[in-house]
Amino acid sequence: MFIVIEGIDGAGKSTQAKLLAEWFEKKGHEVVLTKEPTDTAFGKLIRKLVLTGGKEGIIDGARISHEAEALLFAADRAEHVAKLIKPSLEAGKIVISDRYFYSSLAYQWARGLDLEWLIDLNRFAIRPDLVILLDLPVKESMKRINGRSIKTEFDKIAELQKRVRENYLKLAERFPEIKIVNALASVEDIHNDIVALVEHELSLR
Ligand SMILES: Nc1ncnc2c1ncn2[C@@H]1O[C@H](COP(=O)(O)OP(=O)(O)OP(=O)(O)O)[C@@H](O)[C@H]1O
Ligand SMILES: Cc1cn([C@H]2C[C@H](O)[C@@H](COP(=O)(O)O)O2)c(=O)[nH]c1=O
Repeated sequence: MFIVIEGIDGAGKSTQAKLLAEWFEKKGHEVVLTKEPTDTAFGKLIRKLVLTGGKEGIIDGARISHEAEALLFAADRAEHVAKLIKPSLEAGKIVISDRYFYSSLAYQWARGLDLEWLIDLNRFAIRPDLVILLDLPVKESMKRINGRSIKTEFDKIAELQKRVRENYLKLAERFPEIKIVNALASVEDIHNDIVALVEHELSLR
């Protein structure tokens, strides 16, 4: 079974991914808990070129283009699918990924790229059985990640996160595997909501 956790920055994805992995392990399943960008060479390149606010993200005096960003995320994902996700699923393991191609659709679309181009670019990515979208108002997520963002970029980041949240909600109408969970609740209540969705998915098998 392949489960993805998605949502804006600070929505609680890694907290819930870890709890869900522990829930499966207690039931005796072998679990692979993974994330995107990955910790491989491509993931490290993305963190250096795309996710740093400083000089490292500058090539020839300018930030790399949004198209190049999308291609880097897709290359990282191609390796992720081929080397970890596919073999783990074939071995009967439960794979839980903190972000997947829906992040590219929501974020790179929010940066102005064409959604259909992004979907085509990610067509190689096998579809998960279930995508949990942790939906949270941006004001709350900003409170949760405040310590991580530098003040001068705060409004810019909040503006982008608002577009990303709207995009995720639009994607949920298009991709039936996406289930929306209210991420304003307590950690425990959110975990219980996720378990209910997973149990429903398991009952269909
Ligand atoms: N339901 C919750 N209520 C309040 N705080 C929470 C909740 N879930 C997580 N947090 C806290 O919010 C912060 C962000 O959580 P977490 O790292 O799980 O989010 P994330 O979506 O993985 O973030 P990012 O996308 O930036 O990696 C952490 O300090 C975490 O302890
Ligand atoms: C996979 C993926 C990620 N992003 C963005 C989303 C976040 O702002 C960062 C990752 O940070 P995290 O703390 O490790 O979650 O990268 C993106 O824009 N496109 C993608 O495909």
